[in-house]
Amino acid sequence: MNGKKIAVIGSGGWGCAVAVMLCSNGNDVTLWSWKEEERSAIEKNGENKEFLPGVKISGKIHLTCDISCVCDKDLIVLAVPSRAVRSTAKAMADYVKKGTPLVILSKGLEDKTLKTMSEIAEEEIKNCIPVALSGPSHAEEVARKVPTAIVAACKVSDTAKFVQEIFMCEYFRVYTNDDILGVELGGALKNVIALCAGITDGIGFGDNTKAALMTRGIKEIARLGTKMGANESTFYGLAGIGDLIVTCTSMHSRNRRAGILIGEGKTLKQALDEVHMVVEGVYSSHAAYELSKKMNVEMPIIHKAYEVLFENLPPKDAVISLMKRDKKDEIV
Ligand SMILES: NC(=O)C1=CN([C@@H]2O[C@H](COP(=O)(O)OP(=O)(O)OC[C@H]3O[C@@H](n4cnc5c(N)ncnc54)[C@H](O)[C@@H]3O)[C@@H](O)[C@H]2O)C=CC1
Ligand SMILES: O=C(CO)COP(=O)(O)O
Repeated sequence: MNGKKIAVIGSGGWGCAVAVMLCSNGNDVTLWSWKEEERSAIEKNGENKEFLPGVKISGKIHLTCDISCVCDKDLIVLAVPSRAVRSTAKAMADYVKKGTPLVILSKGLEDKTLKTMSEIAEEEIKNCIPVALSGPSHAEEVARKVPTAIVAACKVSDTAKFVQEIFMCEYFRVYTNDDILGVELGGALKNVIALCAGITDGIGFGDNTKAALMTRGIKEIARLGTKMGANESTFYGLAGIGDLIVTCTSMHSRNRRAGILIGEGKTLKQALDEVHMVVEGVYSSHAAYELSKKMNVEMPIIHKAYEVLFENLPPKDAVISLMKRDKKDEIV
């Protein structure tokens, strides 16, 4: 399916990569930037040199900073950092046509409310149908047309299928899923585990440590998710273990790269400044820590991540204290 009018809201790395793909799939794409400097730099350079250098933004893509651009679209894609989702959704709310699919690319949880991105969107934009598009998909690789598979999750199955039709192409395979809560929790929480994986790499621990973190990490995520009502199988799919694998192992991952710097001894601020792009796991670790307490779910890795990031626990001590926890049965 092509020839649709689509607004991509957010012109960072992922917004740009998705806008380019949707345009080359034959759609009429408008790309919205938060700041005029970002819009004009993209216009001048034909690329976003700051967030996705080397990827040509086609001249067919309309560039704007006017949020009312969403008003006549068949589909809206939201690609701002999670901390900007509420303000951006609020700003566009009056312009969204009733029943418009809103594809959410942002991966995170709201700090104070502990809400998912689709819950925020539903609160702020009464008329939209939220779809979470999530899975192992680094912008740098999608922009190079590297074969990628991902999940479109929506409570309305026809809308998930519509999104699948629009995004699918020979290098981008989309599966549908009705478990939007599980897909969003998987996407937000794997970032915290990826930070931890980076930390163990930065300390100089090995592949054994990382494999253990990934395996026990997805277990923690699934334990919380199922208690909140998500399907366990979602966490063993693309938006769960799939995204966890890519984020814990890829040098494209900003979360992993920030973790490596922290494991090497840098402060959180130094790590965030050096990575420069959005490192969602930092914010999600706080929300995940609060959620685990609220839901009374044991999440030892998430707790240690929080203590390292916000309570100055030395990274090596965090790993050792995880190793020295009480003896357990694996299945529990
Ligand atoms: N980059 C990737 O490969 C992927 C990113 N994502 C998710 O997509 C979301 C966006 O990430 P990226 O595009 O990578 O970001 P980025 O780090 O490449 O760029 C940040 C973007 O956010 C904008 N921004 C900053 N503050 C803002 C505000 N208050 N309001 C609106 N916009 C603001 C900046 O102008 C810039 O366009 C994140 O939640 C991320 O987890 C998901 C999958 C892949
Ligand atoms: O979610 C992502 C890939 O699927 C992006 O991960 P990072 O934010 O760690 O780069």
